[in-house]
Amino acid sequence: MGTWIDISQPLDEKVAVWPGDTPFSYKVNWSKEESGSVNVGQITMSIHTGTHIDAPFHFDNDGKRVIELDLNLYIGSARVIYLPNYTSIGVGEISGIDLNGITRLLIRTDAWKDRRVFPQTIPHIQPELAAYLSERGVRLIGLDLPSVDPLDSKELLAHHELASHGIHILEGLVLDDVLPGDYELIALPLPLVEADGSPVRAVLKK
Ligand SMILES: N[C@@H](CC(=O)c1ccccc1NC=O)C(=O)O
Ligand SMILES: [Zn+2]
Ligand SMILES: [Zn+2]
Repeated sequence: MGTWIDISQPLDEKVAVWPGDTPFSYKVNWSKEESGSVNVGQITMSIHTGTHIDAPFHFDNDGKRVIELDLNLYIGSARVIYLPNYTSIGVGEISGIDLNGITRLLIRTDAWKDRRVFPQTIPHIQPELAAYLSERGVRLIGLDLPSVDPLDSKELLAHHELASHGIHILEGLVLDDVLPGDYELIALPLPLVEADGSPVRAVLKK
């Protein structure tokens, strides 16, 4: 039966933000004292903060917006694999792993040690991995990292290759305590009509 475990980053002012991007803030904009009945909050954040999905519009002006994404990608069986200590992840790093029947692949790297600080470097996904994964039926890739590309990349080759092979992207997961194996995943985006991505509450159950 199992219980759901949270694999999402908490969102408060301590969450790491992409350098130069909008800081996270929550405030009570209309207090109970002022309104006479309720606290009414407001959040301000970049969509690419914490645990989130990318819509293709993030890196392609003609790409799909969040509302157009198939919800079924973000709910269902997922395999967690553990690939620590690599500088990049490509076919060579993954070839020993049986991906038969795997639709959602979550990669635990443990490379982002202090999640309150934006990392200097991360292991990136080699663009060639997209074709390999799509041939095996993978439709969603998730990582415990803020991007699938090198942090200084402007071309975002992995983002583009994954999208062109029909593989959707989930970033900023918290997999520190998750053992490799098969799970149920829920990581639903908000129904943001125009957005280039969405924060998600990502959860796993054995
Ligand atoms: N691709 C990254 C985000 C990203 O590249 C980014 C996010 C906020 C501000 C600037 C960014 N990239 C700038 O080169 C992501 O998907 O989260
Ligand atoms: Zn993103
Ligand atoms: Zn991304």
